[in-house]
Amino acid sequence: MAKKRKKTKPTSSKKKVSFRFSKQNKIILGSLLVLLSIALFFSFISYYFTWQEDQSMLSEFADRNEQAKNLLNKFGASVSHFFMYKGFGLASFAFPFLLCVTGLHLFLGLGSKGLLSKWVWGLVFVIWFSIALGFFALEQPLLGGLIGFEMNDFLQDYAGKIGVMLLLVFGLTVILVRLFKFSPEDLAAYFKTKQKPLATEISGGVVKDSGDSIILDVGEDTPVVIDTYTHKEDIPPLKKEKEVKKEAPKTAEKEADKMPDIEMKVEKIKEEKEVKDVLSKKLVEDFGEFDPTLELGNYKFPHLDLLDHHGSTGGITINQEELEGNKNRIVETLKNYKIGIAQIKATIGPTVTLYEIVPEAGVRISRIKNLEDDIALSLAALGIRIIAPIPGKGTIGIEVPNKNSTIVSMRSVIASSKFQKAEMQLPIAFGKTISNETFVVDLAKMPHLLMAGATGQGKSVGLNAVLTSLLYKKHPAEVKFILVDPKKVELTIYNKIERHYLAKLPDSEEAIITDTTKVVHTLNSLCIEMDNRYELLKHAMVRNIKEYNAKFKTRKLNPNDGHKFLPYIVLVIDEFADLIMTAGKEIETPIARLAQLARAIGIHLIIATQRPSVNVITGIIKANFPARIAFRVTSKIDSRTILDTTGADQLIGRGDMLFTQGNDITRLQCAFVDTPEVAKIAEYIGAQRAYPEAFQLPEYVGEDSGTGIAYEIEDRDAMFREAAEVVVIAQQGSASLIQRKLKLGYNRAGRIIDQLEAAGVVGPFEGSKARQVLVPDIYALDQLLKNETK
Ligand SMILES: Nc1ncnc2c1ncn2[C@@H]1O[C@H](COP(=O)(O)OP(=O)(O)OP(=O)(O)O)[C@@H](O)[C@H]1O
Repeated sequence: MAKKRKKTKPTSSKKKVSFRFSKQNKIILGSLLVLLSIALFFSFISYYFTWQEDQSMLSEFADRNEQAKNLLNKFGASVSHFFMYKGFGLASFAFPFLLCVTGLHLFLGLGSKGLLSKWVWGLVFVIWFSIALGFFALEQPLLGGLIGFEMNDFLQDYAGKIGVMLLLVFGLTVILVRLFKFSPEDLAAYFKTKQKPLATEISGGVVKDSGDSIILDVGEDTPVVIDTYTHKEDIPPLKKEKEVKKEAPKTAEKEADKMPDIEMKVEKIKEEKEVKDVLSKKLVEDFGEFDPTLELGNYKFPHLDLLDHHGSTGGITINQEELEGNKNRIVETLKNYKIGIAQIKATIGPTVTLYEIVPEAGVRISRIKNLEDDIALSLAALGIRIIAPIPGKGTIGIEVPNKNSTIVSMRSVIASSKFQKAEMQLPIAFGKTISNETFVVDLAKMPHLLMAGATGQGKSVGLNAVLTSLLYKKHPAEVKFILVDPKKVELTIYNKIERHYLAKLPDSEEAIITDTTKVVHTLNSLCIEMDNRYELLKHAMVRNIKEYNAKFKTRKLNPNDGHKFLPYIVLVIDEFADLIMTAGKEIETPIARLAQLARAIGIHLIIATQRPSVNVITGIIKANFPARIAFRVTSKIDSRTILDTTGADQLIGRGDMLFTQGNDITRLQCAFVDTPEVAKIAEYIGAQRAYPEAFQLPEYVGEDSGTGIAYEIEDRDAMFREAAEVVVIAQQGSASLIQRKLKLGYNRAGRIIDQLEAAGVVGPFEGSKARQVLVPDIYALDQLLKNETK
């Protein structure tokens, strides 16, 4: 095999060798051919004038004393003699033409496509033309050339004159059809167009009378003269120039008079888009932008006095002695390990003071980091955290807890201008940073939050801080909460704001969810709400809730198409570990789905847990909760589970927390809001006029409660028949229609819709759209129900 291959190799390489022009060669050859064609052209032309004089010279080609009269001298005379006299006569002009075309192809790199056919058809034309000229001008040898003459002679001997003529006609047809792509239709069209302009030119021309002849002025330069004597009888009497001009409009009027007097209405074409825009603009002009808060127009936001100062009115009191003492101890400890300090700076926060160190040149940062425990020992303090280096600062930070920490009151953060002026969708004032700045973040950007910490470290207070922030900033129309509280005691205070701020399942009594199965239903219902919202966003052609609501406010979305103002939904789950223990996957799956997809449609999750173990905060949950808060935890492992790094184990508790939104970690003192304060706020809101009911989440029929499809006929609602008729007449399968028309409750209407689906009257649930009605009219409904009972 190997041998065989070796043998075949050389032949294959030989095959590959082909004669190809390089680009430069093509240009050279191309220009040569073009110049040659020019030379031929001029010698041919010249030949017609000089051929007789140059005749004698042809035999003396080598004699340099003999000169030819041809423009290209002996070359021109000889070549022309060859082509014109001995060859094809006048038809030889095709050769310089073909050469020129070929040269240009090569020169301009146009490729050789079509060249061959040009040459073939060119030669056919040359032969035909020389025969034709030979036939008609037998006496003129230079017209047909020797070949033309001889061919004629030959053909006429066999076919006679008529035969040759017919042959020539056939040849002409072939050339016209193939070479000039001529067709009989072209010919007919050509004659038609020739006739028309002539007629219109004459009819539209201006007529002048100049004595003996009439001049039709058909154009600027070409007046046509018609002899008045010879054609007088045929031509109708023509009017003089001025008269014709004056009369022209009159005749037009007369013609218009003859037409029947019918008015024509021109329908205006309306562009849908413009109408929409115009409509929305008009609506905005007439009614102003849609105001979602209008229904509770008199709603008053809770005032600041509902919140306590918690003794923090005077700000942070600095204990100078403590500061100096800490500084000296840090410097000394580092000195003991031969680490020099170039500079030290202190920033005093509410619970911790940050000492920023700039070490002397050449000190390894890792050495300071390793001394964490030694510094803690020398300072005799809990919760020392070393940040080496502080990101973006180039210094090393040592956080030392203050002996007397200051409580950060919720009142102070709510009152801060940073929070008041925050232009965020869901602003949350968590507390204060180490440099005593109010820390405000947007929950909508997080977009979900995981809170973890050991018991008694401030989680519940943290959750209350989040909810209080939103209550102080958002109108009931703009945000709704779903509160899940398995402990049953932490969030019950919010019951009072049920009809203002809470969302719940249609059939549930309590707005605060404490039961695990209810949690599963609520989460699945929230998934349906998410899908519905995505459907609405798709129809509105927007990408997120912000754009959707903005579009809805400017009245560009029609409420009759199912569009409505969408409030943000914040789902708060306390004691998440407890839920995972009892319901596991049933909880985790919808949570993961919501966490992955709900950000764009304004559903945000806040999950709090005591036990930050990996079976509670699973990989899938962690991946979708980039924003995390860690209160104090007992072990480094727990800290790693929450934050992916240590640090939370060194916090001092009581609202001391670490916040991360992806990369850097910020130490914060959580704002403190006590239960009585929250109760006061809830009472204040609850005492105001509210919506008729809590925000309704979509109904979710769990697998355990059956799908509703298997309804027995005898189990049907008493109003089933009426409802079916309502739905069929309106051709709209919606529970709210039945609710309105038959004055039923939502739940009963929902059940009837399910029964109608089971009976085949309406189609399956289709998200935000009304169900399809499968029965066209009452007669068909009668038939359907009759057949059922048979
Ligand atoms: N930000 C804070 N500032 C001052 N003290 C705080 C702060 N947060 C919490 N505390 C104190 O810690 C106590 C326990 O807080 P909290 O009830 O929030 O803990 P928890 O983490 O929710 O505990 P559990 O998991 O047992 O419910 C509070 O009663 C309060 O005294």
